[in-house]
Amino acid sequence: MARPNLKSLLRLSQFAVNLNLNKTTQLTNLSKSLITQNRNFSTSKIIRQDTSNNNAPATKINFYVEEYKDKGYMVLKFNKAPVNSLNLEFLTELNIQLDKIEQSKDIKGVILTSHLPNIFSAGLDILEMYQIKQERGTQFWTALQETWIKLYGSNKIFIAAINGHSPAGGCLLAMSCDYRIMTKGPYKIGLNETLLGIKAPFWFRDTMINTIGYRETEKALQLGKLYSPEEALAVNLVDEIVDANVLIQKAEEQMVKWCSIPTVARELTKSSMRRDTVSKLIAQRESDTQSFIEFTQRDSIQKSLKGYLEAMKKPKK
Ligand SMILES: CC/C=C\CCC/C=C/C(=O)SCCNC(=O)CCNC(=O)[C@H](O)C(C)(C)COP(=O)(O)OP(=O)(O)OC[C@H]1O[C@@H](n2cnc3c(N)ncnc32)[C@H](O)[C@@H]1OP(=O)(O)O
Repeated sequence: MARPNLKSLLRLSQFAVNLNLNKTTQLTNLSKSLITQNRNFSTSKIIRQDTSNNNAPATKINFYVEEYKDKGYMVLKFNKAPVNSLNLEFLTELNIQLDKIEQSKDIKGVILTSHLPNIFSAGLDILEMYQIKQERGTQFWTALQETWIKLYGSNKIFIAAINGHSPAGGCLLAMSCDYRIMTKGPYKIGLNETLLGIKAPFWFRDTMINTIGYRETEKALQLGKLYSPEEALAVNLVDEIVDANVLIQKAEEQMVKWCSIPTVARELTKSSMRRDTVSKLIAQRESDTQSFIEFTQRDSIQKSLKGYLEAMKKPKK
């Protein structure tokens, strides 16, 4: 089973250089903005639930939250090294963040981005699907459904500032936002499930249809297409591509614009556009979970996932 092209495409000679540059730029920007704009900065901690590795650190910070209450929005940064893969614990914490956002009267919108350089999110944690167990698998899938329902179905404004790769579940998170800005560079975004031997669930498909249209989705899903930022812009998978050093600034400019629209009219419009798509999953949550468990338990799928994981572990050239 191939894990084609993506890795070789990504291992460009500039990669290590970019990584260090991005890291420095991000840290500099962050400290600069904290100092000059006196913003409210907080972290969100999660107690590590995986106790299988005794050498693992006791706590890790999965999200950074910057709140700009005076301006009515916040920045939520994923920080689950190495690739912000979506496992049960991460999704559970994300869902708590999304609940808090929904309940907040001060926050009209959220910029979703990653604190890690070169990666927005690698999508679902493949280890949640490989050697899947019924109980954990059910909790995992239920948590993922909740994330999507909360995000895609939210009336708040969500802007994705995509600062790196965003395959599969990462692309789903980005598509669930209202506006997407992606950093130029050797990055990929798309629903590549077929390359793992998996069919994208109907609500992944519907979200993509709503974003880029039926015909482009038909090709993208069958081919498991991963788009470069320029290709993504051409099919409206992202709305803007920018240099890394202005990503957050551009996202903030958009946020100000979106926040300036009369709230009730914008919310009613958004909900009228998305209600049917969300309702479809809500009506089928249980059967969707059953199909996920049944599908991932198949020998052929387990074999595919094993091959994919092994390919990811191969030494880097
Ligand atoms: C009925 C329906 C049934 C099922 C539906 C399921 C729908 C599935 C949706 C998904 O989201 S599946 C996940 C798809 N994701 C991918 O294909 C991405 C795979 N990863 C990559 O391509 C690359 O890692 C990268 C994101 C481009 C980043 O590359 P980079 O070179 O920066 O990192 P590296 O490859 O060395 O990875 C570092 C580290 O992280 C591990 N890793 C990467 N991705 C995942 C993942 N999705 N899940 C778990 N682990 C992941 C990788 O193995 C490395 O681990 P190591 O350091 O221990 O070697």
